[in-house]
Amino acid sequence: MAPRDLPAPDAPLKIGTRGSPLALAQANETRDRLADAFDLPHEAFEIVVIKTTGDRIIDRPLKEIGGKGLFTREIEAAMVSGEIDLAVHSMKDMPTLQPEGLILDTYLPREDPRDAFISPEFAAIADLPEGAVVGTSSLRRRAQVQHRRPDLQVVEFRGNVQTRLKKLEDGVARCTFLACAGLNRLQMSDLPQTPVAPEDMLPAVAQGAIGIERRIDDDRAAEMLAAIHDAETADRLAAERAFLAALDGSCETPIAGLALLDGDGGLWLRGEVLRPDGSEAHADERRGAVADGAAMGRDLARDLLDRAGTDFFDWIGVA
Ligand SMILES: NCc1[nH]cc(CCC(=O)O)c1CC(=O)O
Repeated sequence: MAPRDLPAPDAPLKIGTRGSPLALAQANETRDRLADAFDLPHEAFEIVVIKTTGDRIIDRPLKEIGGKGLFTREIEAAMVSGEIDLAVHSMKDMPTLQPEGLILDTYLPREDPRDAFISPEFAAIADLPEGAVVGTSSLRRRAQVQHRRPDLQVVEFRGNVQTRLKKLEDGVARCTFLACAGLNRLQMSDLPQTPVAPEDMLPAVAQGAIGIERRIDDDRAAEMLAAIHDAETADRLAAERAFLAALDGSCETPIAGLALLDGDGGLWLRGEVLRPDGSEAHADERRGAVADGAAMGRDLARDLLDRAGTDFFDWIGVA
């Protein structure tokens, strides 16, 4: 693609991000794509690291600290105040509504949305011996594992990728799960990993997708982001995030969802809701036109809500 014309900025465009290795890799990918699209030098961008509540509190389960805004609140505040111009996010960590004045509608091409089973000893959940310990900090993965294998013991496993791998080495658990997308973006292909089929573990809504947020009245940012936007990722996320929004997904409710395109104008969407202890799960699918993705997501959510019953979503997970 030929570089676009855009007036040179008087100041570097500031890209806000969390400081984890994965967040930095995502911010760098965004900068590289923008620099390529507009034939700008790297100095035209500045990557600004912002510490969030979720980064600061590392010794408590996420579900005790708060909901989905945990990794984004401080970053969004910095954008509202003009400290940064763009914010790069893992879409699966993003609430379905953005603060007033901000808009999140640019996506980079999506990475592999699947979860990876990580274990130096085993290749799949099914191979784990009775009663084995599984480490995860994800409510969804915990519920999905316990639904499939109620005999397994799940322990809390927080920290970045490197910390979790150290815990595996130390024998704290026999296996863990990480998003394939994160492993690929960090080029950690040498890890003992097996991608898990979505039939066996449906990924989190928007897993593997990077979104870029901006101020709604920042025309320059909008023009730049339009050049790196991936429409197919947007179509898939429209269906998945409409499903999530209609469920009013909170941190307390394990929800999974994945949309795929058939390349011929069609979209397939699967969604799942679970009790945190895995004792109950409801899942179903829809197939339809890409343009109807959001409506399909809402319809699927309504159906699963009906089947799950009214008390299902008030359940507060224990242990
Ligand atoms: N909740 C943390 C988080 N947010 C995004 C990713 C991975 C990358 C992605 O899904 O885009 C991860 C880590 C993980 O689940 O292994």
